[in-house]
Amino acid sequence: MSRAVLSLGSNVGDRTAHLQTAVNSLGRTVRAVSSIYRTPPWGGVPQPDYYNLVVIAEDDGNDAHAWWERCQALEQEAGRERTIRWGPRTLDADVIVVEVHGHAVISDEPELTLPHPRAAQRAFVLRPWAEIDPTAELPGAGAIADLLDRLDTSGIVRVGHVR
Ligand SMILES: Nc1ncnc2c1ncn2[C@@H]1O[C@H](COP(=O)(O)OP(=O)(O)OP(=O)(O)O)[C@@H](O)[C@H]1O
Ligand SMILES: Nc1nc2c(c(=O)[nH]1)N=C(CO)CN2
Repeated sequence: MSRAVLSLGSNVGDRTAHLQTAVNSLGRTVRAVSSIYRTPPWGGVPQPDYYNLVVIAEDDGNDAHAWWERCQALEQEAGRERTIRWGPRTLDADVIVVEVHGHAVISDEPELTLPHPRAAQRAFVLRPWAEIDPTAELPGAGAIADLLDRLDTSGIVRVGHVR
């Protein structure tokens, strides 16, 4: 049994539709979906605001890599083209944390680093995650509520929900 926290973001095209399609594709694995938040672009590249949400998903397998493959498939389904790092995209799907049988997977592989190495600095991840799991911990970094207290969340606005 594995449980994953996934971050989905879009800032090209119909942002809500891209998020909706991705959540639909995750199908029966989905256990919780946050609201959609409009978030200022993180990373210094000038670009439109993103729509972001966080999904908690579970399946019977024990393979953290399978969550990464699912995220890659979601990005491909959205027609994502790789251009600039931290630049605009139809869909950004990141694996934030994976737990197998209740234990966090730690990985420093470049292809799948876990927990996601930049999650603690990203209010666009922590804000939606805190909505659906307020007492969550980011392994190695602490309680997400405490991490969020240290970040600027002033530009983050809840704009809706997927169906
Ligand atoms: N936890 C993870 N979730 C998703 N991708 C990861 C993770 N760890 C490593 N990667 C790798 O990061 C590579 C770059 O991913 P991507 O192009 O989505 O980067 P990015 O979204 O611009 O930046 P960031 O990695 O900071 O979110 C991917 O090829 C992927 O294999
Ligand atoms: N607010 C926000 N900023 C980002 C996002 C994202 O999903 N939301 N994804 C990025 C891709 O690396 C870069 N910057």
